Amino acid sequence: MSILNKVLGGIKPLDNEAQVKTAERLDSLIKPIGSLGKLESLAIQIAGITGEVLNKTDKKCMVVMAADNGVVEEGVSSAPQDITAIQTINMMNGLTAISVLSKQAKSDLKVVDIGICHDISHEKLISRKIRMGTGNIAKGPAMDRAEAIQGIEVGIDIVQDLHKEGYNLIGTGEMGIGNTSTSSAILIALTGATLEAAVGMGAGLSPEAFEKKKEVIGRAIEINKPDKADPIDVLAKVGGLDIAGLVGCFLGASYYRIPIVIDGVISAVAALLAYKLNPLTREYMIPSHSSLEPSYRLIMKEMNLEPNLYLNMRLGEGTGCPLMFQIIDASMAILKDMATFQEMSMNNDFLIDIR
Ligand SMILES: Cc1cc2ncn([C@H]3O[C@H](COP(=O)(O)O)[C@@H](O)[C@H]3O)c2cc1C
Ligand SMILES: O=C(O)c1cccnc1
Repeated sequence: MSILNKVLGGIKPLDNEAQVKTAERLDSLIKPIGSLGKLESLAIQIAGITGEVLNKTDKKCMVVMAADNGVVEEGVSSAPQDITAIQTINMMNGLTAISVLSKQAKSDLKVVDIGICHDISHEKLISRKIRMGTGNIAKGPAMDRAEAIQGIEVGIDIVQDLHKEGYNLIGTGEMGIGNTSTSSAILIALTGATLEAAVGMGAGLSPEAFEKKKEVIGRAIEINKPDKADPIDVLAKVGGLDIAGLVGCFLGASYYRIPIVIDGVISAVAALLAYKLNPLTREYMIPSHSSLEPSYRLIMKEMNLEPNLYLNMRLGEGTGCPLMFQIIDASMAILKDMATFQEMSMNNDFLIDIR
């Protein structure tokens, strides 16, 4: 059996008993019932993921998948393709937004070259290049089906390593000029969303270039005819290797029962593909911020998920995740360290459950 099929078939539902026990503990803490809102639902979700009431999220890792996208030759991005390689190196040198925010959140950062169209080397780089960038989706498929599966399996493999190393919280990031175009194309292919609703300005575009971007994405759908019922076909035809790697991260985290945080649109589209491959994966995902890219809200709606942070961010790289890590840490601390009514010899019968 292929690794992908093994993982898809091995994802189990959350542990209901651990969730019930966690909810009971939360209700026993010295506070009105339900009053810590999402700090409570996060604790319940993470208990369901690990099967334990009390959990540590002290070993965190951001995984950044970096790859190039052939569609940039159509002029859909404000930045030249070389920025993918340059910014990937900057990440490992601690200079980018994701480097700074990861460090601040006490998270490790692992950067994977899964398809950058330059040969780069760095002592910190995880080299898992599948090909030197994808094909231009406005002219043909991004990659073939075997490459898409290979990309997903790279993500699974990285998470397997993280699991072995004892990581207990994962965040998903990417670097790939042009990947807001591939993300929009995937979303349209999967959901039938309109170009108007699903295409945004990405890293920034002139009004003329924005019109061109919509036309190019429309052409990519028309030419490739991705099969909505087959998420891997969609990924191979109009996606990218960065997204493939992230799909693998979501599948791997669900398989190994590690909570995994979603960043902006690219990470969210990868989450959506994983969800379409196996809907149970959604239970393992934790959204972070609400990206300003318009497609973000459509993706969340499709998965019935709600972002936790509203920060007017639209960068990508994974930047929402380390911010969310800190909220998750707060949730773990509440569950572990707050006193119970019983410990305080107080009576909580007067509390009305208004959840
Ligand atoms: C300097 C720079 C740093 C970035 N860091 C993340 N992105 C973000 O922008 C890219 C997607 O936008 P588009 O589809 O418009 O090319 C991705 O690399 C994403 O991570 C960046 C973009 C730039 C220019
Ligand atoms: O929200 C994102 O993920 C995003 C937005 C613009 C450009 N790159 C990424």
